[in-house]
Amino acid sequence: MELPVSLRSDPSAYPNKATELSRHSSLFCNFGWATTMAALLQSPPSVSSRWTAIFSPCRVRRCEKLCTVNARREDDYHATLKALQSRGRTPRKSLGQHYMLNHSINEQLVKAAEVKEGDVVLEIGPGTGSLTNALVNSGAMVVAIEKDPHMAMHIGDRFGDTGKVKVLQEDFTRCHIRLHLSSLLGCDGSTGNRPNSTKVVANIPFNITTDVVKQLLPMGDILSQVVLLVQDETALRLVDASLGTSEYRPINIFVNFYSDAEYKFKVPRTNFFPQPNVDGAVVSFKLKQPADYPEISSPKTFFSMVNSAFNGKRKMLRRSLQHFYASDAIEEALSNMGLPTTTDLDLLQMLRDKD
Ligand SMILES: C[S@@+](CC[C@H](N)C(=O)[O-])C[C@H]1O[C@@H](n2cnc3c(N)ncnc32)[C@H](O)[C@@H]1O
Repeated sequence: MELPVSLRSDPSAYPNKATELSRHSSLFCNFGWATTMAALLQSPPSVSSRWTAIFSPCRVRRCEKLCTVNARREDDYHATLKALQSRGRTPRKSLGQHYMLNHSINEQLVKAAEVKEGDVVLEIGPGTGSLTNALVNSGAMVVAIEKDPHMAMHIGDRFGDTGKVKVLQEDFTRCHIRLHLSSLLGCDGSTGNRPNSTKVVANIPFNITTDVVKQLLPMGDILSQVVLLVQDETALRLVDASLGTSEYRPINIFVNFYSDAEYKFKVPRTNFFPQPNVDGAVVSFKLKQPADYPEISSPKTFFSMVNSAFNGKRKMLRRSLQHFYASDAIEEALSNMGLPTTTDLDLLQMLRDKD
């Protein structure tokens, strides 16, 4: 498929607000471009020596009690219960604590992210550490962010002596993840040379999925891939929704703008303890680097515009977008695109479907 003109042209070729707006609008109504924009990933610098310093034992948060759980043991039902009992814990619904009982699913998560020796992996919500264990076994250095202080301490105890896991006891939705990662990696993304070996692999609480996706996907300057176990229905909504259907939402434009997303496999609810009321699924997002994002003047303005247009789906775009541009600029933009001034989002979708 050929890229839309808006993605091929030099930005300096857009002389005024109306053409700039046409560019936004055509980006907005094009959905096929996302899959055609294969991000050219740059060769990773060798990270191993940097990580030796970061993960040296003195940087790992130590807990008073020494490791009581064997890091190599499989995390089945009994091991999970034992780990929880050793901390006097029962799973908390408010923390989305549905622990993975099937080690082969953890291994498939690691495989989906193509984790290799020396990769740095951010894990959100390590819990009892079953996925952490699979990541460590694959040779990764793990930065684990856990909100529950008891489970954070458990991870510190379980993996402290490996020197391969750094635990941060924090709420992911409130922590400044970009700052954490940039300081750990010793980069700020400004060089454009992200290490392709920095990834996110996590079985997250289903209720923070949108927060996680919104925070991580724009981090293509630091991260190469994000692999998440989320609710099956959410996975399908994020990855499979197509334009012209009621499932197509601003989040789909967001996902396609920043990544190439793929639904990997379904995870039946029977694999979790306690069993949730829904099935899970694994989704992979290959992050685009900033240089590969569609050309727009400001992502913030672009996504505000997208949200406004979706909020007034049956309103004429001229009305929905009046907070961003003057009516005549919007009309000119629509006419530049060969569309009537009465166009609304449904009409754009219909036209797109006809193409
Ligand atoms: C679905 S469980 C997964 C546990 C483990 N990774 C596994 O696969 O068994 C989610 C984990 O995320 C933790 N958690 C919940 N909310 C969190 C948040 N906002 N930030 C970080 N961790 C969180 C929970 O305490 C729990 O350990």
